[in-house]
Amino acid sequence: MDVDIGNALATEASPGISRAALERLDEDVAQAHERIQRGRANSDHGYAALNLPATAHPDTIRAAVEPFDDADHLLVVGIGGSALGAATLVDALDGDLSVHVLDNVDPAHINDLLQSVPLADAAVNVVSRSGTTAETLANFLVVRDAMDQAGVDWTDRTFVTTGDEGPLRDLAGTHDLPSLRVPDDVPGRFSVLSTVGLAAAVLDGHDIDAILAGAGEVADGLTGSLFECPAYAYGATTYALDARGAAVNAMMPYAESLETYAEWFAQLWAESLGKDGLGQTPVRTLGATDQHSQLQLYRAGPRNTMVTLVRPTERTDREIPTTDIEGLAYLGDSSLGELLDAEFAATEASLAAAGRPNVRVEIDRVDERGLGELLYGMEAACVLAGELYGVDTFQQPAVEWGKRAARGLLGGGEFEEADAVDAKTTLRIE
Ligand SMILES: O=P(O)(O)OC[C@H]1O[C@H](O)[C@H](O)[C@@H](O)[C@@H]1O
Repeated sequence: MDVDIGNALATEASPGISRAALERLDEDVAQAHERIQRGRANSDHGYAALNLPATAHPDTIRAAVEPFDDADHLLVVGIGGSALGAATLVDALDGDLSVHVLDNVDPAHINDLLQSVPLADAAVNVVSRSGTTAETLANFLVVRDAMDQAGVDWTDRTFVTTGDEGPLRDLAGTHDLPSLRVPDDVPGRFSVLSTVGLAAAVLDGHDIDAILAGAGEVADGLTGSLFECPAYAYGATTYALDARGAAVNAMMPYAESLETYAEWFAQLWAESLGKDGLGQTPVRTLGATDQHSQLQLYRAGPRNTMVTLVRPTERTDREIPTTDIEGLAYLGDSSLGELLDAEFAATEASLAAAGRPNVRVEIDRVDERGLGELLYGMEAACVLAGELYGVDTFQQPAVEWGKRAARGLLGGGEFEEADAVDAKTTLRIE
């Protein structure tokens, strides 16, 4: 993964960071790196995620999913960090299966899905670190019931990825389901390179060793200087831009297959850094499509946004047929890939021309190795940014509040947070 921060410099953009400020920030990066390395050495909560390239057990994952290699469909039942990693990998890579990620409890969507998937040909991976997340368990109960009704033995088609304890672990024990362990001290949003994200990738036919090798290369390249380490360059630059007013980070991959990656990044960035009144708002966007819907704002709206432009330097291509239609002949001399790359360069230049900060992130290809680099690189960037902000990167107390309130509303226990729902101020206009 390479990162180019030239268009984030104060000479090019406002907000921007001066070279002198970058040099000063690099001293903080060095100290943050030491804390990160210490956390990794002790496998401390959260920091342990940065060790996954070496500590994930690909053979264990392969063995656990082997009984399901006859499946044509995979239902991943999870939410947040227990869904987005798997979704990112299977959406980015050309796979063998139809993978459906059930990460919402919209009944209309679930009804449609369960009617369209031949459940006898499906494997089900229920994923929850805590084993208690209401949406995940509710969806699982619905899927299990649908399988019963379709005459499919759900216990033959289901495997579980969860922690050592909790309702899901108990369920796996009771029904003797194959199970994978969520590694200790790896928060959901940092779990893509573990059992949580990789099981779906194996079933979908992907080389998880290559994913881990790509991640490992970035891990080996973490040094105490942002000038030597692309992941830290990204984390430090985004932090510095935010401190100077870029409160929004528009993540804009120029590859359709990376659309879900932007969603994964949004959770990583928002849940990790959004605390104590700090953090940078991630926006999911897609090149070239959103040039024609959002770019106007990023180039001419408030100076509160940086754009992260991501692209593979090599991609599958397709020629544009030649045409004699007047005014369109120039298209026939090129390809869709050339057009997309031209759009990328044009957007980057147009933002720079308007003095709007942007950062370029490149991987060689959207393949297993490239994804490993990108995902690990962004995790390392996020951990570094968390150190620079001084927030507790690996907790999400604000999310837990809502979970308790919802549970209380459904009668799942006494939670004072549920009372706040009744206390809502109303000013209804009808
Ligand atoms: O894996 P689970 O315990 O089911 O948690 C799933 C998700 O739930 C929460 O809402 C957290 O904010 C997320 O960080 C987590 O990834």
